[in-house]
Amino acid sequence: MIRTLDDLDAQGAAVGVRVDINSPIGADGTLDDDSRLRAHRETLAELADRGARVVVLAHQGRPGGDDFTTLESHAARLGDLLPASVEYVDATFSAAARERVEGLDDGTVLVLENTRFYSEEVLQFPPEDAAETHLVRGLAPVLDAYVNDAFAAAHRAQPSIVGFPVRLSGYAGRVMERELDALGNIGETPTPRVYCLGGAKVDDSIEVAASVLDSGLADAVLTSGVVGNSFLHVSGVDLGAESTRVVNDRAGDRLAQAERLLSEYGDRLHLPVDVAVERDGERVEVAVADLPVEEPAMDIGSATVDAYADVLEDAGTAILNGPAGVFEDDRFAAGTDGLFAAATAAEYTIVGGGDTAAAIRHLDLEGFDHVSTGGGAALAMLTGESLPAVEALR
Ligand SMILES: Nc1ncnc2c1ncn2[C@@H]1O[C@H](COP(=O)(O)OP(=O)(O)O)[C@@H](O)[C@H]1O
Ligand SMILES: O=C(OP(=O)(O)O)[C@H](O)COP(=O)(O)O
Repeated sequence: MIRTLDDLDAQGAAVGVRVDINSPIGADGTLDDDSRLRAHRETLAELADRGARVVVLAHQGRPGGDDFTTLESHAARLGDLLPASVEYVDATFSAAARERVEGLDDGTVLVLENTRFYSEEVLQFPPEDAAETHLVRGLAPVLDAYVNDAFAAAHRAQPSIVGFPVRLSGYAGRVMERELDALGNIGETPTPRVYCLGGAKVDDSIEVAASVLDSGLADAVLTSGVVGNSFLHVSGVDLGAESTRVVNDRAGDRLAQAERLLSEYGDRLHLPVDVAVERDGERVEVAVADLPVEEPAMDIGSATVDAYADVLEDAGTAILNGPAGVFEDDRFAAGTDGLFAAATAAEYTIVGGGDTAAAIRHLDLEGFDHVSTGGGAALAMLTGESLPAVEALR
């Protein structure tokens, strides 16, 4: 059983809240998209409104990445989004951070610095060891409770995610609560269950396909994006040199597993029947039977969308992860547009993945029952895996 904010006595309490506001960062180093900040408004506003002193913990990017920045612009945007006053401090667990926490007024918010500026945060630990790290030992003494609302990072057993509930009472925030409700009972969703696996994280998606086909969770898997190209490749189709290069780049060492899936589940595993390429600057659709071509396959074609729509029209649940094509280029958005629209014919639709959710916003698509804030974490749930953050709260 996991406690929620309904179980927390917030008035006057210093509450550490781990959120996931890891966002695309523009060339000027500020936020390019604030959808994850908006997702956490409910939890942060509710705690401030109930008189808590809200201390926000979050990460941005990874060491060495060009999106590895301070949380200053995140704090400024939260200040715009929240009715409560929002301060920022460029410290996380030092004396300076503790002083600022102890000086907070009830009903106000303090955003601490990027947790990943500190080396132990990018390692993974069992909760008891995470509780002994400098971050948790330094900050826990000035907190009265801990809330984890960071569903999108729940698959990371990092100190700010799994360490605090060892020392403090732990609660699920409203985002975490909603995500666990929607994704935690995938085995009880309506059947037939159709997984639409696209995008470019081919190694992860082949793992997901294996898990949901071997476990019987999936009645059908519709492949698109680089994932679809990878299955075409292992089925013996010569995609052309460029597409084959991308497949080998992205599939890692999972192509043999893709081959096994194709031979064991050929009836449930659907592959594109046509693709779209760029020729003289235009979108040109090419039947798989007419491959190879030298141009890279950038989208699924309209015949594939139609074939997949036929499967989706009888679906009980449709689970989407990964765009069908390079939707960022208007010439190659038609596959994602058509496939995602067709998926809304299902009784219940779940979307997972940062870029997948971005594609839905970009294409102005509606009608999905649950759009997850997570990618890897959502996939872990959709394949029935447990999440370290959830186990730590339990
Ligand atoms: N055929 C394709 N060739 C190259 N890239 C593709 C293709 N189809 C989709 N993509 C890319 O996949 C990316 C998103 O994939 P992924 O990161 O797996 O999604 P998510 O973040 O939702 O898990 C998009 O940026 C899109 O441009
Ligand atoms: O964006 C995230 O993951 P996602 O791309 O799987 O949605 C989370 O913030 C976790 O970030 P990480 O993958 O750097 O640990």
